[in-house]
Amino acid sequence: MEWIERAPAKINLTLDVLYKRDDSYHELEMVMASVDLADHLTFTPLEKDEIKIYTNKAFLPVDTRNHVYQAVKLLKEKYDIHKGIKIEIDKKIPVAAGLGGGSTDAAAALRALNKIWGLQLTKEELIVIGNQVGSDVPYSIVGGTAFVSGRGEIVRPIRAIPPCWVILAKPRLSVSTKTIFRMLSVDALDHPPTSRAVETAIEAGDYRKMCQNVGNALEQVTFKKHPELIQLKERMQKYGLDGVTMSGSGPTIIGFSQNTSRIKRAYNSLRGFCEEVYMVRLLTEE
Ligand SMILES: C[C@@](CO)(OP(=O)(O)O)[C@H](O)COP(=O)(O)OP(=O)(O)OC[C@H]1O[C@@H](n2ccc(N)nc2=O)[C@H](O)[C@@H]1O
Ligand SMILES: Nc1ncnc2c1ncn2[C@@H]1O[C@H](COP(=O)(O)OP(=O)(O)O)[C@@H](O)[C@H]1O
Repeated sequence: MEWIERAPAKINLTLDVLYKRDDSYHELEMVMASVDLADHLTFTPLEKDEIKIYTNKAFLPVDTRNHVYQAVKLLKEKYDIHKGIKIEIDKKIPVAAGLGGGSTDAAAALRALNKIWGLQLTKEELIVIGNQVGSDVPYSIVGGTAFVSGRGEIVRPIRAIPPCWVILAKPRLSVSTKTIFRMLSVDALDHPPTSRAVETAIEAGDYRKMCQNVGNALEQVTFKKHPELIQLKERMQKYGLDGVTMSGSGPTIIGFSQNTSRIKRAYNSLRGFCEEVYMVRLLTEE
């Protein structure tokens, strides 16, 4: 028996850093959404009690460093499961891009194995395990449009975003989330928090207000390290995209539009300038 689970990428419409915590993580507020760019995970039960991971990206680890491996191991330990599983990860989401690829794969594994092994765990129970793998995994277990806070473990679904296209532009550089947070000085931030304003706009179905308020505190750090991102963002604004901001710790820059011909023009122009460009829809539209 084979089981296939989709693992969608996430985007950050906002990322506000409130303060640095005593455990050295940062207290965040974010509005996040899932898009229809997804990895596919194929699960096959094994006779032997082992976790075997394969992926189409040769540079990705398939051992204990893989987020999927970590999630499955924690699940097996916590619920005393002595079954083997082969997981083939077909990666479509760019790696280390600010699109939460590893986290969504881990969440997909938890969702799928909950069904395959008949565990009947609740979302809340899966979130407890996901949170041990990474701060983005709890959101990925829930998915859709959500207001996310704490370290990333408090996930509150909100109304779906008004229908629109999203462009994801990922230049040829990878960003380490750990490095960006390490370089961040919360006192030097000049980014006013906008997550509440974006939530209010989405709840009101106000696409324009939503776009006016997208933003990301980490741009200040990632743009300093990679100044070419400033030009990419400006270019996307010049193409008439409505709200342009960085996703996660970067480097992917995202932009919105409700105008199909404008988004197609922006997509075609950006392809000559940027390594990877995707034109996607949100997974939960009104
Ligand atoms: C920044 C965000 C926004 O969605 O996304 P990405 O850029 O990874 O997509 C996430 O918070 C990333 O989540 P995730 O990638 O799971 O992070 P983790 O593995 O838990 O942490 C990586 C490192 O980031 C820092 N970190 C992460 C989350 C947080 N609230 N405060 C932090 O300071 C910590 O230094 C930690 O060592
Ligand atoms: N299944 C996975 N998919 C992608 N990256 C993974 C996975 N497992 C572990 N990683 C590691 O996680 C790091 C961050 O990758 P990713 O989750 O794509 O970043 P981001 O959340 O910034 O988009 C990479 O260095 C990668 O080696």
